[in-house]
Amino acid sequence: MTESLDKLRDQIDALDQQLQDLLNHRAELAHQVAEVKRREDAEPVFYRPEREAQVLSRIKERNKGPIDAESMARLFREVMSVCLALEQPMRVAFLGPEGTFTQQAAIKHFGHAVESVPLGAIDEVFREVEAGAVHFGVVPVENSTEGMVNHTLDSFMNSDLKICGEVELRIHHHLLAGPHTRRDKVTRIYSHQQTLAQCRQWLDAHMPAVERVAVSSNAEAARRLKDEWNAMAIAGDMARELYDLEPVQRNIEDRPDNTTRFLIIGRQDTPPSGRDKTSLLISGKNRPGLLSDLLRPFRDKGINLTRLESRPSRIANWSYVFFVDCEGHKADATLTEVLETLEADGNTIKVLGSYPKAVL
Ligand SMILES: C=C(O[C@@H]1C=C(C(=O)O)C=C[C@H]1O)C(=O)O
Repeated sequence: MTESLDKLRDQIDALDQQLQDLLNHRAELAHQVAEVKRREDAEPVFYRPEREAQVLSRIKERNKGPIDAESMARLFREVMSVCLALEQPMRVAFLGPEGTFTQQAAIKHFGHAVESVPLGAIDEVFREVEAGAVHFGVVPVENSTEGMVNHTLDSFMNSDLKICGEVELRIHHHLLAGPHTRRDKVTRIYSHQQTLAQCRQWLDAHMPAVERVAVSSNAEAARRLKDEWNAMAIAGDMARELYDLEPVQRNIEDRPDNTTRFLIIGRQDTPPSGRDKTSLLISGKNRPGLLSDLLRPFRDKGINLTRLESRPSRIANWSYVFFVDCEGHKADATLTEVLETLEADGNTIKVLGSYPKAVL
C-alpha cells in the first residue's frame, strides 16, 4: 500500500523536528566540552583532529544506507564544523586566491563553518600559522600526475610547524571561456603550471598551436578572462563558479584519477586516532648505503612506508634530505624504536607530525 504524499510529508516534518532538536542537543554538548577544555587547560586546544577522524570513521563503518557512507560522513563533517565553531570560530589560511583547489581542500577537511583566509604563497601560509594569525594552514604537497610540490617540502625544512591532517581531492580541470572570449580567435591559454602539466596530452592533441601561459594559480587564470577576448583558462569548478565562466570542454586532465594531496599545518601535536600516518624529515652523512641504512629499521619493524622523497639539503651541493611518510603514530612503541635506532646511527630526524589518515 502506498501512503499519500501528505502523510509521507508529515512523517518527514516530524523527523526534521527531531533531527533539529538532536543537532541542537549535540551542539550544547560540544559547548560543554569547550568549557571542560577551558577549565582543564590554560591554553585549550578546541580542534581535535584525532577525535574528528574517529567520529567520521565510525559513521562510515556503521552506516546502513540508503544514504551512502561518503555522503553521510560529509553531512556529519558539516555538523562537527558548526559545533566546533560554537566552541571557537576557526581561521584557516590556504594557498589562494579564492577559488583554488587548496580552498576546496580546506573546506573538505574543516567544513564550511571555518573562516578561510587566502594567502599568495605557500611560505606565507607557513608564516601566518607560525605567527598565530590563523589557527591552521592548508598547502598542497603532491599530485598523482605531476609529483611533489617542492615549495611545500622546502618550507618544512625551516619550520617547526606540525602536520595535523591530510586531505585528498580528486582534481578535474575544465577549459573555460570568459564573457568576451572569441572562441575562434584564441591565442593563449592561462593556467597554473601544474595544471598545464596535468593536461599536457589533451592540449597537445586539441590545441597544439595555442600558447600556454603559466600564471600563479588556476583562480588567477580564471580571473584574467574577465577582460580578455583572445584567451581561455584551465581551472576547476570552484574558480569557474566564482568567475562565472563557460565550460568549453570539461575534465581535460590526462589521467581520470588525477588526485592532489594537501596537508593541514598547525602548532599543535595530534594524539593517536588509531589509524595514523607519520611524516619525517631524515638526513644522514652521505656514504655508500645511506638510503638502505635509513630504510632498514622500518622494514625490520614491519612499518609500511607510504612515500619517500629526496630534496637537496641546501647545505652543500649534492647532499640530500629524505621525506619519509609511514603508517603509524610517533607514540607507537615500534615507531619510537625505529626513530631511536636511526638517531643512534648518527642520523638527524625531524618529526613533521603524526596525524589521522584522511577519512573523507
Ligand atoms: C566536541 C569536541 O570538540 C571539537 C568538535 C568535535 C565534534 O563536534 O564532535 C570533535 C572534536 C573537536 O574538534 C571534542 O573535542 O570532543
